[in-house]
Amino acid sequence: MHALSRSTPTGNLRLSSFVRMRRSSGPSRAVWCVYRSESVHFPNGIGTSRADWQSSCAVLNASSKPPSHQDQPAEVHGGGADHVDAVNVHQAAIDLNLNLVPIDSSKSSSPAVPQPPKPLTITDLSPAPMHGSQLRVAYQGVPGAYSEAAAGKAYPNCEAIPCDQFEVAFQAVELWIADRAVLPVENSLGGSIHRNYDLLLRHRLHIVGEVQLPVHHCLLALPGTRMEYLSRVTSHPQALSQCEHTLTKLCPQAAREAVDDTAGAAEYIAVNNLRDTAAIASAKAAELYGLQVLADGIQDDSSNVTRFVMLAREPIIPRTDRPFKTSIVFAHERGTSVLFKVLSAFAFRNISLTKIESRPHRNRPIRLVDDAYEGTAKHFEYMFYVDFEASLAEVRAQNALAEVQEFTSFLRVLGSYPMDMTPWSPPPRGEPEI
Ligand SMILES: O=C(O)C(=O)Cc1ccccc1
Repeated sequence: MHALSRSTPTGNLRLSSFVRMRRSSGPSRAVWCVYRSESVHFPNGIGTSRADWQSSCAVLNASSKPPSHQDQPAEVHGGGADHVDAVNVHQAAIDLNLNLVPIDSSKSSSPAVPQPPKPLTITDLSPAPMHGSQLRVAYQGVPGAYSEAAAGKAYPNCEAIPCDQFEVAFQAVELWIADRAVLPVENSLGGSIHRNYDLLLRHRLHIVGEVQLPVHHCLLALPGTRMEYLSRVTSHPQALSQCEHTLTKLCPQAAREAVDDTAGAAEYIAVNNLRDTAAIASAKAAELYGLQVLADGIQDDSSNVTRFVMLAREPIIPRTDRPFKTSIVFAHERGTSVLFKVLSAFAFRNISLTKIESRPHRNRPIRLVDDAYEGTAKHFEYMFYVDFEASLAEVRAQNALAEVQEFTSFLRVLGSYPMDMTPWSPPPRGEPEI
């Protein structure tokens, strides 16, 4: 499939669909970079097996260029002496059919004849200069989505790039079309957004930050629509789940319909002039798409918070000058009390865990163990995601991971990044948060 940019009915340009990447040269030889920083010193005994960690280092190509300061991620500016010795450079040309790049028709040989989209070359995919100009941040949804608000909280004054699927947001960063992606991973009422956990493992981006966004849902409909006439309520599955009880009270007769994003649901009602349908979305979406607010603050609990992570092509250098969180993913071979051992590696070092999530191990979903007398045990295999409150720059975190590595068959650091410590209080009902 090819990526096609398309204008939504309201004229918004959004990244859609997938892109097919065909490397024109052989796979680049990747070796793991090594942090050359005093603060990130791995204790003895694991230096040789550092690559086993599938670590949070950037993958580098043997012929990669030394980084200029401009290549440093925005999150580490002012980061002091620490620096990454290598950068993530795609040497292979990408055969990509993205018609996102404006074609300069003045240069085309015969302007009257439409030119086929010019395939992007590596030189077209120049990274956004970090200094002084807007950071390009990909998010899933259309303008008015909570992910757009999260992107603005994470990177004020950024250029938010709407993508119609989470996967496209990942690809936008990998293809240098965007500099960052901001994606929801969990909600205080609806739980984990599993799709993004699976995508974090499938892609090689790094978590470089998090934002916690109080989410204030509104029930939106065309002006003049009455609650009792509603036959359908549509929104992102997370939004439907966060408003389940309130919806049952407000419009028990309406069927629930899950779509890709909240603001997209609002846009759909406006564009198709649907008088029997309401959307759960933000007050900003109401303004953007000309809908009325039938009900305000309809989440089942006022402290409805969604946690988003910020993704980049390179990791940031972990520091100890502010509260940090580290996210890892691991799998383990069969063994007794492996999970207990893994978790105790943190507990015995007084490291708090803030999240444990398990997801099917797609490469090995089930392991069968035959017993001549008892039959066949069928063990579901999982990948385990853990967030813990410590920086990878701390020796206790490095020692904990070194111990975890002994019990696991796969271990990857997804990122070590500043915790979102911004003060907030749930908005009083009736005052939209966004
Ligand atoms: O659909 C949106 O607006 C999103 O950004 C995803 C989402 C949905 C519900 C709560 C938080 C984020």
